[in-house]
Amino acid sequence: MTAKSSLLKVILLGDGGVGKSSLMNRYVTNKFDTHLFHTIGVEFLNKDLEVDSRLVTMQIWDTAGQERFRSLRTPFYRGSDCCLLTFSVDDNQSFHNLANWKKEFIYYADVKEPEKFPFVVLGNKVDVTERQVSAEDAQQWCRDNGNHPYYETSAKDSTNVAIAFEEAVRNVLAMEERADHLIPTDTVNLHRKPRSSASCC
Ligand SMILES: Nc1nc2c(ncn2[C@@H]2O[C@H](COP(=O)(O)OP(=O)(O)OP(=O)(O)O)[C@@H](O)[C@H]2O)c(=O)[nH]1
Repeated sequence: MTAKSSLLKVILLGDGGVGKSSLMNRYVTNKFDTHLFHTIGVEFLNKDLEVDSRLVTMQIWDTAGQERFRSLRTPFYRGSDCCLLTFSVDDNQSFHNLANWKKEFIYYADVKEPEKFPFVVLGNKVDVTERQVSAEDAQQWCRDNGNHPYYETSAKDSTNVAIAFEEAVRNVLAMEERADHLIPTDTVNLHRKPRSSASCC
């Protein structure tokens, strides 16, 4: 009998331009585009993977970082199993805005126990030479704000991209109480049924 896979919803949040779409595209399609348009609303892509002998369909939701699209993205936060808070290491403001992104997510996703929710922080664009945020400052922020795992990534040269997404899945699976709520992909309703690639809004 074939093992059933579980559907996990992983959402990328962060300021416009930090590289959320690029990280998703690098991980799912292994491509990088220097001329991406700003995301409007949300888009998602599915990725099947095996983590610690467990089959998982990761549904990665990429959201619009620009403030003007706030009302288009927030309805999609609910039901997320993991949130990837993303900033760019060459943009100090995007780092300072992490707290706002976390707050926005907790509110609109209606997270009942924020201290237990698996957030992962990504410092993207580590291939650049002019950094504004040090790894030490980012790690300190993660320690001070709930001991979130921190990864330095580059969608451009692939640094840590697969590791970060897979660790996000591991964090979710490690929470036994959350694992009880995983939905087998062959029983999900149409709204959450995985497709090979899809977008909305
Ligand atoms: N050097 C470098 N550039 C990157 C990297 N990731 C993304 N970029 C570039 O940064 C710009 C913005 O990337 P996007 O992926 O569109 O950023 P986003 O966070 O999805 O932006 P919004 O859709 O507005 O929220 C693009 O020109 C990308 O090519 C990276 O790791 N390194």
